Amino acid sequence: MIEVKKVVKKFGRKKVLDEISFTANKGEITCLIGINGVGKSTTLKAIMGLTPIQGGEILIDEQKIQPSMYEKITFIPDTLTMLPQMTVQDGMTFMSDFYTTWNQVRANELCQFFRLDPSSRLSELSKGNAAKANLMFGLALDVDYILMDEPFSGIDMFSREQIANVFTSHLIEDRGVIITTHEINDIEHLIDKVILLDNGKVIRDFITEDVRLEEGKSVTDVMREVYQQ
Ligand SMILES: Nc1ncnc2c1ncn2[C@@H]1O[C@H](COP(=O)(O)OP(=O)(O)OP(=O)(O)O)[C@@H](O)[C@H]1O
Repeated sequence: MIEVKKVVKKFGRKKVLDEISFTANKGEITCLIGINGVGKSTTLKAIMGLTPIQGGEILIDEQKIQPSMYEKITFIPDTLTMLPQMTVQDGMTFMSDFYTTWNQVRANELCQFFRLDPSSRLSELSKGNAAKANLMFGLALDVDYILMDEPFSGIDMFSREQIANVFTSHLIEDRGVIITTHEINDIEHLIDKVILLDNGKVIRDFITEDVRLEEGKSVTDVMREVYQQ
């Protein structure tokens, strides 16, 4: 389980995260939702230990983040970080040289799933295919937790659908996933847990199935209620 406990993050004097707390379980998809600039990416970076926090603590399976944890958790940023002149295949070779958790069989399956040609140059990929390649590089690692920053951002409807389909496939298995997004239309049916952020605080968190069964509401209904007050 990932436990974010009363985390405070400041940039200079600006408090971006103000005692936020939530948990994310293995085998579940947890979605951090909030408008631009609300602190979603910062939360993921804090979980990964990529940005220092000024208060609270973050535990992954009851342990603080440390270098050995990178065999357990991975962060997929919202853009490709590989050199643009590399091909998809070069990227996979790089990943396999660099990460002991790289799973080439899964990488090949993901390439097929996303219809990615390994000989394509990264700089020549369409936005949708670049997003898929980016996800492939992250999802092919054998880790328990995957953090994804805006995997659906700025790509066309068909690519969004294809990416959404990966979440219900065996390629995700029973791993714990945290996704950030500011719009959930395509993925509402996939999400197990929602964390709504505003002004650096968690303003509501809920299990999607519970609000559906107990209140007859969708995630969008709850978002409307919360953000349009
Ligand atoms: N390195 C930094 N230095 C100073 N301020 C920063 C830095 N990184 C982020 N911020 C500020 O922190 C706030 C939260 O940023 P963050 O990127 O976490 O938001 P977000 O919710 O992920 O937004 P988006 O949906 O646009 O990606 C913003 O006001 C941003 O300007």
